[in-house]
Amino acid sequence: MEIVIVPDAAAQGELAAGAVADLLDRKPDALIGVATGSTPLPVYEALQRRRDRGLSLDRARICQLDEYVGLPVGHPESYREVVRREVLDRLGISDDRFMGPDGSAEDVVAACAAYEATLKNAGGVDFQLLGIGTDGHIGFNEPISSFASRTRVKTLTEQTRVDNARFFDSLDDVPQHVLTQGIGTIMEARHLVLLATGESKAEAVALAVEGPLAAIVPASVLQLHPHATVILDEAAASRLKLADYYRSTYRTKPSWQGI
Ligand SMILES: N[C@@H]1[C@@H](O)[C@H](O)[C@@H](COP(=O)(O)O)O[C@@H]1O
Repeated sequence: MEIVIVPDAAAQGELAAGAVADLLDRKPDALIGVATGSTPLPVYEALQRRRDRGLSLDRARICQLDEYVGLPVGHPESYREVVRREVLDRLGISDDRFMGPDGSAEDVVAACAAYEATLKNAGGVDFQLLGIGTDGHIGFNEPISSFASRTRVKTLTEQTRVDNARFFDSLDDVPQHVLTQGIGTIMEARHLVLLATGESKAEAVALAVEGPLAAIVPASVLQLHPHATVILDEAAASRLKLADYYRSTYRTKPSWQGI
């Protein structure tokens, strides 16, 4: 795992967007897994700026990490709509190059299996952006999710519902159930890039990066991934014991290596 500590969210966005741009250079039809929430927005903004300067996303494909169950089709806070707004529209990517699980399906179990098959048929995810919940979740894999899990239905913790209530009119409007790529599914992506900003994420980050591998902290599974990058601002990195080591490692890294 590589830990990169940057001054702020804008720098975080630039670094992650640069990695996506390098990937698209090598593989123009790369499948890029995007995350929702506030943290990854600077990445999409930075990609938009790169596109304005000539980055081609003409063949790039986008896939979704997770989704609420039961929101009506077209609900502005369904993750499908969030991704449409924040990623597809912004980057000029058409619907035929987008894949996501159907949280409004009558048979959500079948929708999960269908999404697993879609990702497999697409050749797997090349680059997966991740945020982290204050309880250490990735996607919507809440604490004690199996590290072997596949896309399935999960129940949100109260803490996650409270954290996400800001996107809804009230806490009661936040769905109890979600669909999420499983931890096993996420771990098959070729490069995982987890972003965290702010003091509210510092504890979850410290547990995930420097704590024991444990299902109670789902993000700790990144310790097992052969290519995982964690990009933090100073506040999110504030509880890391080895922060100075991570800083000097990154500072002295050959520039050709990228993240
Ligand atoms: N399912 C999403 C996660 O994928 C995201 O990482 C998390 C953190 O969101 P934020 O970046 O807004 O803190 O929110 C939601 O729970």
